Amino acid sequence: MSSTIGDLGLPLAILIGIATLGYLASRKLSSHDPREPPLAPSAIPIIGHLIGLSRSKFNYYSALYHQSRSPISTLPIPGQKMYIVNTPELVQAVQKQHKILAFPPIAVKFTKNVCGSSKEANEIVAINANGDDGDHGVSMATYAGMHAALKPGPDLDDMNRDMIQEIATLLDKLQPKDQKPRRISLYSWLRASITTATTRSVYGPLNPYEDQAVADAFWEFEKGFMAVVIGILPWLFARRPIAARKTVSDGFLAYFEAGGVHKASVLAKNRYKAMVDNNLQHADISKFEVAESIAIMVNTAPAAFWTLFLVHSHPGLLEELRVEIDACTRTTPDGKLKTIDITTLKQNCPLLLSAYQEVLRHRSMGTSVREVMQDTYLDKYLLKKGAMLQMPSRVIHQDASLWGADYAEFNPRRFLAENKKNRPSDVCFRAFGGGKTLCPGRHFATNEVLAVVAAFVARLDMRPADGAEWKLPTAENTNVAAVIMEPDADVQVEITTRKGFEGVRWAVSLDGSDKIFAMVTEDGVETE
Ligand code: HEM
Repeated sequence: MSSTIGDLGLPLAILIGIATLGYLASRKLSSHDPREPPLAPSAIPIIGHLIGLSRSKFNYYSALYHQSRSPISTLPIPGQKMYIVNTPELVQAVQKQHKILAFPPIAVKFTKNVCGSSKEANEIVAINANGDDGDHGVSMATYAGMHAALKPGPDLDDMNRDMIQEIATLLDKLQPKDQKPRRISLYSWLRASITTATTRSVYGPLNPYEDQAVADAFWEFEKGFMAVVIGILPWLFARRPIAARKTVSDGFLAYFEAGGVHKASVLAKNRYKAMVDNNLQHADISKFEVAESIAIMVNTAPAAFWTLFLVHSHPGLLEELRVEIDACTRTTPDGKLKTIDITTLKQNCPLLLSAYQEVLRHRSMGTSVREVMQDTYLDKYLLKKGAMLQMPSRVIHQDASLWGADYAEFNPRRFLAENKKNRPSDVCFRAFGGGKTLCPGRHFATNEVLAVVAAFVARLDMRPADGAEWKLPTAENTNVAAVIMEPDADVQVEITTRKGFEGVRWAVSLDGSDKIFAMVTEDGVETE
């Protein structure tokens, strides 16, 4: 889960009032040491950055960096000192010090607000959260269990195969039976489909998200996530998302009580074992699982949405991708059954892979956060204990000095092998984070997006409804827990069976997950 306090969803006046009180109480602002990173410029004292963050949201950090060009800045928010890291070199340096510049202590701090778990459970979760005292404790055990289950190999293959069968079935249901165009809301369809495919593959036959009320409640919780995280007057500002969270955790409680997890993926089993082994009860495990659903679902649906949208709206791209995808589709001798194999796609469709990676660069806004556990130096800058450190991926992804003059454009060819000399080193691609908190679900997510996009493109023609033009939706209201922007409004489209492919049946397969699409430097060495 990515966290940032950059996207303020509550009424600004209340936040400013409370934050100012926090400032007066702590006086942390007065203690800027000249050895610390330089203060970020602000025209309005004390609350200027809060206002900036509230107005410009995830673009605020890029705007600040364009002004200061400082590799790291101090952002004095009332009551909380923050350092903003702006360059890939310093991000690498942060990642090397993962015990001193640590993520788990922040996760622990937000557990109560995010999950609504009991005091006893929160105390258990806090034990050795940062691993300073060895490998024991819930935090260490769930981390190890999730990474083991999601690395390329037989456990991931099982999940992938279940997921792609669901995708194939959902596309069968979507495809119009006759030549009449069918109208759908593209993002809603993708979000519902990814919810079904992902949760069936993770939670097995007793998947709590089979209950539509639980699935709807999860997205209601996600919509109000910021108010839940901030936790100010939750009975007033977070009533709906908290009620929705309870619907989802009740679904999980029934699931765990019925033994559903014993028929689930290794990912779900490993998480459950880590929690039970550490004496957590079903009532709290259910609450923690709601937060986990954010990591496994929230980014894949928008990634698939922007990929499909940009593939169709970028001139000529759809036609080029169809040539690639068709060339690696197997057809039976009678021509009636076509099979798309995801492993074959990953080896033979360079433009599809490049376009997907470019979507992630172009549409990501996630911010990795760390807590400074003790006074330390990052390069020549002093970082003070207790401060929060943020690494906004968008600053790096939108830096012209790294990506060139077309940094703000969607360029589907940017990540082709032949363009390597025109782009910065792989560490500048931050959509999956990096270092210790590098997304362990990246292989699963990539297979899911490629499966849905390739099968959709191969089977269906799509155009904007009512003769409209493709128009990129804004994404101002993206949830703070997201890494990939979420469209503010859905896009209405009309779909028909692809011309020339009437009467064809389709299947999707996956040969094995050992052939990965390596997008991050860590994948160069980390294939086990
Ligand atoms: C396109 C889709 C996805 C994107 C862009 C994405 C991105 C990220 C990022 C940037 C982080 C690191 C956050 C940080 O450093 O603060 C992360 C963490 C994580 N992701 Fe993903 N993710 C995606 C899909 C998935 C999926 C499908 C799963 C699981 C099946 C998953 C599981 C996780 C987990 C468990 C973590 C926490 C890792 C930790 O704390 O060490 N992600 N993700």
